[in-house]
Amino acid sequence: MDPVKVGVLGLGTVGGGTVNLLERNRDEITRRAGRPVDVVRAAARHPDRPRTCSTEHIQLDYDAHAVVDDPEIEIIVELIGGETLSKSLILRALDNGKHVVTANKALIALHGNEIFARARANGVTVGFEAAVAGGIPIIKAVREGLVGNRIEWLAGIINGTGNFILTEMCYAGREFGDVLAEAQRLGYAEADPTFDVDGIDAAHKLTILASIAFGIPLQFDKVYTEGIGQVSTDDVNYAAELGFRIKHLGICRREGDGIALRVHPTLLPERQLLANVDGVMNAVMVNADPLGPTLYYGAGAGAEPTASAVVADLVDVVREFTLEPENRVPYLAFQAHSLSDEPVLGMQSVETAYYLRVEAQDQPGVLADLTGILSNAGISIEAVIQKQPAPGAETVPVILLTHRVQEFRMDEACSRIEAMEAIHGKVTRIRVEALL
Ligand SMILES: NC(=O)c1ccc[n+]([C@@H]2O[C@H](COP(=O)([O-])OP(=O)(O)OC[C@H]3O[C@@H](n4cnc5c(N)ncnc54)[C@H](O)[C@@H]3O)[C@@H](O)[C@H]2O)c1
Ligand SMILES: N[C@@H](CCO)C(=O)O
Ligand code: NA
Repeated sequence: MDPVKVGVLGLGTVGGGTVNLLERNRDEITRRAGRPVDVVRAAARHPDRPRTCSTEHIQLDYDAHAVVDDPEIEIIVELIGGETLSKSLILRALDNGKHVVTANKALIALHGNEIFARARANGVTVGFEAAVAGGIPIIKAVREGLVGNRIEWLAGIINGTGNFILTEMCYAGREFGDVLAEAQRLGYAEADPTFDVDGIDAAHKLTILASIAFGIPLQFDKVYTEGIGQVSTDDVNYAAELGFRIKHLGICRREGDGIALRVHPTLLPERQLLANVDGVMNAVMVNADPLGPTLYYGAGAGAEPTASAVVADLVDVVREFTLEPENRVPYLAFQAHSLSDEPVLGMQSVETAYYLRVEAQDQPGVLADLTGILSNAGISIEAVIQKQPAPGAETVPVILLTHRVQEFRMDEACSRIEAMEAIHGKVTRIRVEALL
């Protein structure tokens, strides 16, 4: 059995993890793939640097193009990240007739439509399981396991770094900078960690998930995105008093005559499974007809969990060598010619319940005015907490939990509340989802 020859671009966290995993589980992988899968050549920006993996049997190159142009290599694994160089290397590999596996969600979310078209034109394939929710085989599950279902909605914690930071800061009382540094040390964070903190990485992943769930083209620019920066320990504590936990969710759901894509902090009832996904763990819940809800849970980042997904794709590619391209599983789960033009909706049409916090002067009538504004806007209130003023404080926090309301109504009500003289500053708003 001739080994399948693989070229890896980038020997960082995921690249090193992938080389190690292919070596450690070589026998099992060979039995599953039908042939050994060997990394024979790799591109590294600093070929002489100490690494997390052995490179004894690997030819190292400074120039990634040399690997992509090597006629012996059948599969290219792109683990450099970023958008520009990685895109041109992948397109070149596809034009050279090589299959590609990548963990690069930014690239797939932004340029996937073009990359898949190029792969199709060249009769080769692109695997990207590692791009979404790290080691969880969520793409496989949705694209193949749920193929008989109509998907209603999908919601998940899909950024390991963000969830690690939220968990450690809010529930263990650690400092933001300290926790972020640890996430970077553990290999969880993006090269630019604002992608994790600001929700951009989650939006990349949600873009991909929405396409495979609903059969729409990749549309990153339509995702409403809020990061975790505004979530304070106070809000976490108030939410807890109300029986909720705050999680950073990516949600895509059929709403009326379209699909809404959104990433934002969310209050979840504390007993729900998603509310209890902590640390670097990810979880995606999919509600489908006729199956109902299913939950996929596992490590969302890190060298070895991500390598697990990269290797899964490698084996899939090797298995597909024997198939005609038109018999393969479509990239976005639906046949390329039957993607739908169902609109992606603006946030204004989304309906959720709300957690609101305002800083109010401690004087009679303020609470009545506040609830009056909400009731005039047709927003009913589920619970109210009014705190005692801290010694010397000008204001007291008032926390309200509302029933479900359309976003535009809440926008109007919040403007009125913020205009009240007795209210200081902005209204803190966090959406509440019961999901099930
Ligand atoms: N770290 C994770 O947990 C994780 C999980 C899923 C997906 N990803 C994705 O995987 C990709 C890689 O992430 P990572 O965490 O391994 O990053 P990393 O920074 O650890 O590794 C990238 C490597 O590429 C090398 N590199 C840069 N330019 C190069 C060039 N021109 N030629 C050869 N090598 C070059 C860098 O020196 C570095 O070693 C990214 O797209 C990331 O979004 C990462
Ligand atoms: N930075 C990403 C890596 C996994 O995609 C995360 O923390 O989820
Ligand atoms: Na995955």
